[in-house]
Order: sequence, then structure tokens, then C-alpha cells
Amino acid sequence: MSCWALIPIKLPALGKGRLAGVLGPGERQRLVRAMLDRVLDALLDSTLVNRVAIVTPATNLTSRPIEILPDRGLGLNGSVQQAGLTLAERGATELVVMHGDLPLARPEDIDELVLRGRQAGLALAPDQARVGTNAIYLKTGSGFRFQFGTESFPIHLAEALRCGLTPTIVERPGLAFDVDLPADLAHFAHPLPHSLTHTLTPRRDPAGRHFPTLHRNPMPWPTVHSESLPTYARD
Ligand SMILES: Nc1nc2c(ncn2[C@@H]2O[C@H](COP(=O)(O)OP(=O)(O)OP(=O)(O)O)[C@@H](O)[C@H]2O)c(=O)[nH]1
Ligand SMILES: O=C(O)[C@H](O)COP(=O)(O)O
Repeated sequence: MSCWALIPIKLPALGKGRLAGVLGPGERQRLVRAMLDRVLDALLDSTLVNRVAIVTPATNLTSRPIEILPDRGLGLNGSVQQAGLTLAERGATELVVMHGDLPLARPEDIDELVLRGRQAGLALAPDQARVGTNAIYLKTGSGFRFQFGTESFPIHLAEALRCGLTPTIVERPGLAFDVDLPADLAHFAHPLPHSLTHTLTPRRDPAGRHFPTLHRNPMPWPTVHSESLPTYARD
């Protein structure tokens, strides 16, 4: 097996537009690079990811020895799809597609995603609101079409089912926390991950089957020890 991680990054000068009200252009570029650096740290320390690639139109994102794949202007989903095919041609049998704005991601989070994904065939890591998708594990050749964008998590669930896959949903603070809005910056400054406190109740997924839904405790997240970080796999 050859597991590649793939991170899509648009031109840093165009990144994090939703933070334009609180960060200047230079600060946003530095933030993009700093968060990417943390994600790369986590991926390079993962025990299950073998290689790391970035698909981007940028030329000077990192000096680390990782593969840079060209962004041919196909948009986020087109670029990731194309890069995934390129990696499969180079021998990748598994892909971890992960956003670059997950500054709390740790190697254990990524390993958990891969382990769960290997068991189920596909693993999805939603954002905190369970609306977006922050990371996906998949096997190459599965026919899965990326649908990143607005409310991508339920769409990815439906896409998994369309491919005949029953996905595992991996919820870990390191994968769920992304920096999109000004309020997120306060958490980014916090050095430790947070816990998610939630209970499981059934609901129907887009295809009409039952999926557990996570309802978070409305209390602020306390800092916890890593062994209590929650994940679950749909049975
Ligand atoms: N290679 C590539 N990456 C992209 C593209 N569009 C978005 N991304 C990356 O995909 C991730 C999610 O993108 P967005 O939420 O659209 O953009 P963002 O920069 O995170 O934030 P906003 O500008 O506030 O929307 C980020 O890591 C982006 O850099 C694209 O066309 N090509
Ligand atoms: O599918 C998604 O959730 C979005 O592409 C993620 O991007 P964002 O977290 O930067 O909004």
C-alpha cells in the first residue's frame, strides 16, 4: 500500500478571504503558510502516510521535500480530482485529502483517519459544525468525486453511498477545527487541542439510512488529555 496525503492550496495572496476584515493581505498570507506548516508537520510525522503532495498554483509554498503538483485552474474539486489521478498513476493506492487550514492537526489524528478509512474503505472528517469536510481518506480507483464547497459534508456522505461505500466518520478536534472566520483565530492562538463533548442520536443520512448525529454540548470546549479525544465509526 502506498498512502499519499494531498493538500490543495490556492495562491496564498487569494487565501482566507473571510479574514480580510481582521487581517491584512500579508498577515493572511503568513497565516496560510503557518497553518500549512503545521499540517505538514503532522503529515510528515504520521506513521501511516508515506508521501505528501500539495496541489497548488503557488511556486514557493514550502522548502520541504514534498511533491508539488500543478493546479491547472480546474477549481478546488477539479484540481484535487486531477492530482489524485496523477498520484494514482505514480502508485498511490490510498489518498488522504486534507485542507491546509487545520492548525491543530496531529499525527495521531491522521493515523486514526487512515486506520478507520482502511477498515471502511472511506473516512470523512467533518468540520466542527458538521457542515464542511476537512479531510477524507479514500482508496484510489473508488470513483469517489470530490464535492468540496458549501455544505460538503452531507454531500460527501451521499457521494460515498453512491460509490457503494459506507463511510466512517472521524471526529477529532485536530481534524474538526479549521480557521475560516475571525472567531476561529482565538482558538488558533490556543496551544492545546480541545475536546468535543457530544452524544449520539440517530438521524437519516441523505440516502435515507440512519446515521448518528453528534450534538455538541453548548458549553465551551474544555482542554482534555489526548486519550479522551472522541471518534466514532458507523457500525
Ligand atoms: N489548489 C487549489 N486549492 C484551492 C482552490 N480553491 C481553494 N483551495 C484550497 O482549498 C481549501 C479550502 O478553500 P476555501 O475555503 O475556498 O478558501 P480559504 O482560503 O480556506 O478561505 P476563504 O478565502 O475565506 O474562502 C484551502 O486550503 C484553499 O487554499 C483551488 O482552486 N485550487
Ligand atoms: O468542503 C468544504 O468544507 C470546504 O471546501 C472547506 O473549506 P473551508 O473550511 O476553508 O471553508
